[in-house]
Amino acid sequence: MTQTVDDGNADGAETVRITVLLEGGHRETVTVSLQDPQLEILMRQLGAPDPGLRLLQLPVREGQAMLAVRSDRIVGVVSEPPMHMDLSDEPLAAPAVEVSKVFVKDDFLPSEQLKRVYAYALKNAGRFVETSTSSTDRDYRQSEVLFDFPEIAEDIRTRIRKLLPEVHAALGCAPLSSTIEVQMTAHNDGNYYKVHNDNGSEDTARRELTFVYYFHGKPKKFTGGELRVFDSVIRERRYVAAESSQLVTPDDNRIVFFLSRYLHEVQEIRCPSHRFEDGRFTINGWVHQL
Ligand SMILES: O=C(O)CCC(=O)C(=O)O
Ligand SMILES: [Fe+2]
Repeated sequence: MTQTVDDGNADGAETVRITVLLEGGHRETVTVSLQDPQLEILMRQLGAPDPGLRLLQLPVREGQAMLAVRSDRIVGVVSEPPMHMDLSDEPLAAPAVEVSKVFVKDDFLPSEQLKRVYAYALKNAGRFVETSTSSTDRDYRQSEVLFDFPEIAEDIRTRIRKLLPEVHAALGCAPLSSTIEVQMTAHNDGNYYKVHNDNGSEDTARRELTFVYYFHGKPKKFTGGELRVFDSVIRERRYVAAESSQLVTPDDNRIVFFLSRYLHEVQEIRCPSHRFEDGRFTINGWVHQL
């Protein structure tokens, strides 16, 4: 990247006055050094609709005030003296890929409690109901869910709360509220859950963190059912799935956590016996924002 100033700066002061035109018709004038990396971010934002979002902090009003603005809220700049920045040395349009962080912990439950949870699922097989999603597409998700299992749910919540400081540190997210939704699911032959996020509707917007605890009978009688978590790119101010992703195998007694906004899917399960007890089971849910 190179920039040239057509005029001025004869005194050797490598600065330029920039009037930043903001969304909503606002404007602020800043004097910035030509070496200031924020100048390049500002100019790149104008050329490429989708770079990674940045917070710009620019001193304005002779240094008496600070303009803090998200880089995508800038619609134009006027420079004095006229400045031309050559940004052609790098492709403009490739959006930054945010690599998803997934926290995985094995041996989540003591073995006695794991046995109890599996036995509970089998005993309550008749209370599981078909899942639905907020999507109108009937083919979006196939599995069965149990919403009410107080004998197990409170113990799971307590264990999750204990683990949260470690999860926060690993995922780099802020402290979360103590509200934890839980459900139990069963996936059998041919079941799946297509690409979705967990907090995209008004009802689910408070979900910050998704967790999934996996268990199954032994020996394992199904294949597939991996969880795929996609990396993200921002397009038109929304997170969408990048081409890259990571796969998590639904190992017995494993729990995973990830941000609910990540796009993810459950790959199709093969369970030749079709028997409920041979399926892929989870206790999954969401930790809410404060
Ligand atoms: O079962 C899984 O691995 C993930 C389930 C899921 O994505 C959900 O219930 O929202
Ligand atoms: Fe999900």
